[in-house]
Amino acid sequence: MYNGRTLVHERTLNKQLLVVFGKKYSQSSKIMAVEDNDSQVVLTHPSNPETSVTILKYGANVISWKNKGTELLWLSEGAKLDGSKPVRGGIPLVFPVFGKQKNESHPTFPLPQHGFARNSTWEFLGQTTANPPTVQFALSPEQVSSESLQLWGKGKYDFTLILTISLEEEKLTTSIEVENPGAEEFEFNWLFHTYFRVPDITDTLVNNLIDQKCFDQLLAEEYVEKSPVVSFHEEFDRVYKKVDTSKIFQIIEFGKVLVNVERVNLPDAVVWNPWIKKSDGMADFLPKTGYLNMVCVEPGHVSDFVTLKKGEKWSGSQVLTVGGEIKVQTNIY
Ligand SMILES: O=P(O)(O)OC[C@H]1O[C@@H](O)[C@H](O)[C@@H](O)[C@@H]1O
Repeated sequence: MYNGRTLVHERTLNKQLLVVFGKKYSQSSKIMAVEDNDSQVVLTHPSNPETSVTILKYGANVISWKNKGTELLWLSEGAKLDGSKPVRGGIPLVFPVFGKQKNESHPTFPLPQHGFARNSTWEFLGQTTANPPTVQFALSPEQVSSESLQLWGKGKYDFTLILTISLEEEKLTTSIEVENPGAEEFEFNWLFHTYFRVPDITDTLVNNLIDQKCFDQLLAEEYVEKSPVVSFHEEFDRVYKKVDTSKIFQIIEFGKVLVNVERVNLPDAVVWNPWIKKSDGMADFLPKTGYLNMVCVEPGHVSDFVTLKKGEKWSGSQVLTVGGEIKVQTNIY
């Protein structure tokens, strides 16, 4: 049987070590690489004060990633940052279910759309390295409301999620590790629901999805993507399934690569733009023309569940880099 007390003790110890380590660094470095205020953590790159990432403790949601002063993520002007609802923009975290589960017999069925990680306040564990500035956050049953826990297997599952965020000069890496310290095996989805900022969606392309199987959430149909590059002229909501992780998705505008999206152990990618009608129905989606300036490219494990038995761990990463050459990758069979 899982001993709750031992587990809490280990988690607390882990936190203390990291925080002590973090303080040592913040005292000695000239630029404060990591600032922790009550609700947010800000990482600034030691070589450029205009390269930074801001993480809201609520949802451990990245709400800004700036590269040399240029914002790369889209955050709605109507996003709630006070913990009253999941953040509309940045990088919301989806766990333990993607979307709304349709299978009534699955333990995730009672959960709300996209689960509870994005609307729980994560524990800030502290800084692990000064350069590149790297921090960790944790989510375990202690941070999740009892109402939400009850909706997933009536609270019988135990889990420890460690999110690691690392900021390099041209790169943002977000990594998740999920551990099952309890006795009950569980199944989960994971997704980095990343909202990218784009100058104009009608000029935006996403490449390297050709020949990939996708589930079109709007048509409720599965087919093979045949566009060499995906473009956007209406609502778009597709889950690209089991895409070899050697594939890099590039968000391109007028022949210029804005961002490269690479994945470690995250086989699926959701590509989403709500367009006019859907964004109009979302009260926290502002301005209403905001759909023109965003696209979600979301690395995850959502086309099937990850199963974690007692004592097992699973991890996955999203690696975002700025600029570079266009890379055309054909299918690898
Ligand atoms: O409004 P939410 O719950 O944040 O979801 C936003 C979108 O998230 C995407 O990942 C889904 O594919 C869409 O179907 C969904 O509309």
